[in-house]
Amino acid sequence: MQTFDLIVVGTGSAGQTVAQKARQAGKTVAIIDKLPFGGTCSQRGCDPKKVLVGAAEVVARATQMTDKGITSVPTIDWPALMAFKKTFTDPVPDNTVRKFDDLGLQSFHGIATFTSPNSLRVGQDEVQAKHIVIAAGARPQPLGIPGEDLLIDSTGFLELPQLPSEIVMVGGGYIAFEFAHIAARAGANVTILHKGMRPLEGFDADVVNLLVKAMEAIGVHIVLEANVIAVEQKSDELSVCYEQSGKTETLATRLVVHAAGRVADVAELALDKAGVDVGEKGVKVNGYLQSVSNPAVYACGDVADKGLPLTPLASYEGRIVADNILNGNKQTFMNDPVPTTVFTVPPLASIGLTEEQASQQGRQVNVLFQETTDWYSSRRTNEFISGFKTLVDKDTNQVVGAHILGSGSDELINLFTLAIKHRISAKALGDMLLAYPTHGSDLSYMLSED
Ligand SMILES: Cc1cc2nc3c(=O)[nH]c(=O)nc-3n(C[C@H](O)[C@H](O)[C@H](O)COP(=O)(O)OP(=O)(O)OC[C@H]3O[C@@H](n4cnc5c(N)ncnc54)[C@H](O)[C@@H]3O)c2cc1C
Ligand SMILES: NC(=O)c1ccc[n+]([C@@H]2O[C@H](COP(=O)([O-])OP(=O)(O)OC[C@H]3O[C@@H](n4cnc5c(N)ncnc54)[C@H](O)[C@@H]3O)[C@@H](O)[C@H]2O)c1
Repeated sequence: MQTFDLIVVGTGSAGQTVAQKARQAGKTVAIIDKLPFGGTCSQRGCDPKKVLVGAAEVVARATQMTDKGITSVPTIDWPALMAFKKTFTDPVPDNTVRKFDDLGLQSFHGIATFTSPNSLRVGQDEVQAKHIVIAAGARPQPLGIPGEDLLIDSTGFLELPQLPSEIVMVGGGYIAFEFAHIAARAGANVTILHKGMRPLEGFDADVVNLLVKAMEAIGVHIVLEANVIAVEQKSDELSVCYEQSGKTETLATRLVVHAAGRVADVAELALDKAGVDVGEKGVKVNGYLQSVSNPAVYACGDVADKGLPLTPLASYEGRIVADNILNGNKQTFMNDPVPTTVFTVPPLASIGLTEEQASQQGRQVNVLFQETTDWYSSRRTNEFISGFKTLVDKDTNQVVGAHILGSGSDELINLFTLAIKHRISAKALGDMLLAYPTHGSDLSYMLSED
């Protein structure tokens, strides 16, 4: 049995943050991962996805500008794009190991399984520590349907050697929209089968409707209230079975992608051996991100039942856990609004309350919802669908929600984040002198004058 001050399970944004901070404070630290070191965001999530989005943007821009000075639309060479993507992802594991070695972290490669409240087994190794941090991330939620093994998940999509001509996305959230957009721009016929009444449920409904129009305009077929119940192999095609309005429908396709949500990756951890409680949304933690049932254990990132499963939160939660382990429980998780973007063209960016949430909370807000297709910033690139909705508190004049569909919204949302975080009033925000013509210079027109 090897003994450390701290053991971290997971080498993603959350786990690396904790391990690095603890090691820099002089603690002996072991870090474990069952997959190549580096976690989801850099190898199987945000970063490789955004490389593919970059190519889709080139096609989108050129398509929009056809007959407006652009004479030919480039096409995506999928294998070459994948080769470019690999230049980002392939070096990650070695670079991560080198970083761990330089820091003096002891790394273990294999599946970590608890053997007691403060010990784990990894392959042949037994390790124990005063504190254990679970930063094990998330995995696609099991669908429990016949033919489940015929679906590929997001990792499989990001590694496709060739792009099939027809693709079905099961689910209508972030992954479905981002991947459908990339695939459509690369020439595939894509259908999104979503079981809910509206897609991207966490986002503002009116602005999502605009994005749906933009997706349909590029040929993405979006089917709502379609609950996928089975997938079957039929010679060289796949048949997707779904229920809609009490009827069973089928759809023939070449590839089916799991985009139906992710759950905490706790299956192999044997949390019962450690007395760590886990619920539907992950490891149950208190405000210090400490297990509610085993004080030796903390959890952060996608695996923890706190906050949204997004990269900036994984790192933020990692910093809280490191601080609490090193200095005693003082830092608590602050449920502040977090900006998020669906990386389509145009992108959908959002922070804070939707109109629905504001109304549920009984907030008195000025709501401004507008399509901006005729604004200069959309017209100059011939962007045919764009718009926004902002919510400003009537009493405090603070922005409480911003939802933007349009080029540059993924950056513009950060200005709104700054204003919300530092309580800059809508009036002061609108009065700021920002470089022109930029997407930022549209900001003052996005705030109600009431
Ligand atoms: C396709 C995709 C696109 C995304 N795009 C974005 C985006 O654009 N922006 C954004 O903010 N977020 C995005 N996300 C979400 C983001 O990737 C995650 O929120 C973030 O990576 C979570 O980091 P983490 O450290 O909690 O977990 P991870 O990075 O998943 O790390 C957990 C690690 O734990 C390991 N592990 C699990 N169980 C064990 C075990 N028993 N033993 C040993 N090791 C184990 C796993 O192998 C994994 O490497 C995306 C996610 C996906 C899937
Ligand atoms: N840009 C980003 O920040 C980004 C991008 C990708 C993923 N992510 C993260 O990854 C997580 C997972 O993404 P996701 O898109 O898989 O999940 P999601 O939760 O965003 O959406 C999944 C949707 O699939 C639907 N669904 C579930 N089962 C279904 C079925 N059998 N048939 C039809 N529809 C079904 C659900 O109703 C749900 O709305 C996200 O919550 C997000 O945190 C973030």
